[in-house]
Amino acid sequence: MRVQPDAPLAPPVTGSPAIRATGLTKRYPDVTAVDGLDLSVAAGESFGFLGPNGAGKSTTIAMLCTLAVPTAGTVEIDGHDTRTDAVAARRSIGLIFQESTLDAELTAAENLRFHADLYDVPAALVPGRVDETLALVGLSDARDRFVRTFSGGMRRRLEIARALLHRPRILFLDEPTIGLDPQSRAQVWRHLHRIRERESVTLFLTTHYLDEAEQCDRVAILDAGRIVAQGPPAELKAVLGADRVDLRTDDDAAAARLLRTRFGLTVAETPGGLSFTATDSARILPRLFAELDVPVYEARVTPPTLDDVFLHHTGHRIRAEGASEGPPDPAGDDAPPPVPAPRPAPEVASGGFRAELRALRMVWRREMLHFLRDRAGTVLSLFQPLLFLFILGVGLAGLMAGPSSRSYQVFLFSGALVTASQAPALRVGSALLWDRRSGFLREMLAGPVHRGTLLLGICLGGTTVATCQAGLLLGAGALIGVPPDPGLLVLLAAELALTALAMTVLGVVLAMVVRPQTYGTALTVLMAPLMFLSGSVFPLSAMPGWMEAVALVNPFTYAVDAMHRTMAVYLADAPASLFAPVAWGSWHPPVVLEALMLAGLAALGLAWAARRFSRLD
Ligand SMILES: Nc1ncnc2c1ncn2[C@@H]1O[C@H](COP(=O)(O)OP(=O)(O)OP(=O)(O)O)[C@@H](O)[C@H]1O
Repeated sequence: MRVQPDAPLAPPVTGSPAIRATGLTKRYPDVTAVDGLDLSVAAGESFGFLGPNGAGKSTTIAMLCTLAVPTAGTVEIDGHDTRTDAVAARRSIGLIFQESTLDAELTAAENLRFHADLYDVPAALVPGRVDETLALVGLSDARDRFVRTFSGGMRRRLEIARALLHRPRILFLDEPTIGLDPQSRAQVWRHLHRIRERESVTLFLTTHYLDEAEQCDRVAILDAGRIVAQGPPAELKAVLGADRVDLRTDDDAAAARLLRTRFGLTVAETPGGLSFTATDSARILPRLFAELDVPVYEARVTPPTLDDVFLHHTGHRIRAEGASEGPPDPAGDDAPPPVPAPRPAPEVASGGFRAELRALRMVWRREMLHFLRDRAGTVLSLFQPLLFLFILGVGLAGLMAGPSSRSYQVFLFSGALVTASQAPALRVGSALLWDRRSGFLREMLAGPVHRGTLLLGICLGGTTVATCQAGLLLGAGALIGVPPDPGLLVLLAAELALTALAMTVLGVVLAMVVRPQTYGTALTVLMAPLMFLSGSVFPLSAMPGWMEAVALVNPFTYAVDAMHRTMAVYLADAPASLFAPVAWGSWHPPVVLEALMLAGLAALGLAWAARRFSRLD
């Protein structure tokens, strides 16, 4: 497979290390998770961050990747200060989180294409990149399967493929093999080794598996937020001194005598054979095999482990339950296909306004994909406005003095449209909470685009979905006497879109302030008065004075009023008792002003939500 070069991008600052952290600190109210950490990782190095649960590994990686704001200290990625140039820093980074951050409702290839758009990989290169990275992790056959059908190991491999898609200079892996069985762990590591062979990528990984840390060029051992030792694993262990050598021989007593007299070793005779320590076991063992006159059946050298180093520095052990020792098995059942020829050095994407626009379109498209695939949700969401229109319309019409039940149903049509857009628009807020919980939001937040762009894409996606869904109801208007005039339908659709935007933003704002479990209840409590006091069920003129005053500060009153007034123009006999326009004293605010008010409110809500969004950890 031939690899085409990308457009060149933001280069690293000359001579700077791939990662540099100085005095990095993160304090939470109850704990200092990271405490004044200094580290420097050279380009092309593999650096392991080893520590027990709660040592501060994930918090450190989150700060290095710009996903958490340090309480103190600085981080430079490829020479870019993450406080002042987070977007450029993110462009150099590929990230594999501890928890899965894939969109389970998209296919493997769709997840990769989403990522390619987010990182502005040149469009012409995307199909090749998708094929190539899927092949690299042995997932070519699963490219069109939904990720929800993937095993844990497959998800991990897909995340590795995704993290490499934009050719990052630095790959961060937060516990890349946690929760995987030994075979999947071995597979993941085999892929990581291949990647290192092929690309001059810097690896920074956190782990509490000793064997994984052993495979790094350098290791930092972390305990309670502080680095207690740092260096190549062999050097860290060397400071502890000797290896332990265990021997099984034909005649242990004779062998022990010879070892003492000829080699000057202090030998212990154990039930399993002989045991001694040696600082230079690599030199002694060949001599011992050649010169010991007693046949040796078995010789085992146990070098000091990083766990011993940890014990030496902290007084306690790191070893986690379930952590396997020894290097991960390099063999596996489903070995990936042969690796393509080596590629040029990694490149990065160009960024700028075009990249922001592309990311916005991609987020919007994801909302549309989810909508198009959720046919049951689309059909179910139409029930509520239909019930509103026909049951409420027929039931309440009899109580209305004066206007016919037909006129009342036409009056209710605006409310039905707003109700139809309500469920899909507000679903965006819960989808955002769901993305946060499922981890996918982190994939978006780590991308090299402004977070406001992402939020705008999400809101525009929700608006489009809500308008399309409520638009399905527009056709039903003719059944109850709404004139099927194309001009009217276009105007109603435009007003509907604006209302859907305001509603979507409302859902997003709510999602920023309430906990996920409260969102549904908060919506129900909020939407009931907003709908009943909007003039959609009964006109404002039928309300007592205080209620009308409340309705006048409800933004959806103006959405409904704009639609009523638009319809009234096209109706030959719109009863004034139902279709009387909203009045501020004796003045009727024009429809254009009503539309501008809705748009302004949506813009304000969006700006506020974007601010909150940009501070999300
Ligand atoms: N958002 C947060 N709010 C409060 N405390 C936090 C938060 N995130 C992490 N902590 C605390 O900071 C400390 C370090 O957590 P961190 O997740 O970085 O450790 P870790 O080394 O990655 O652990 P593990 O191996 O279990 O993932 C822990 O005491 C944790 O409870």
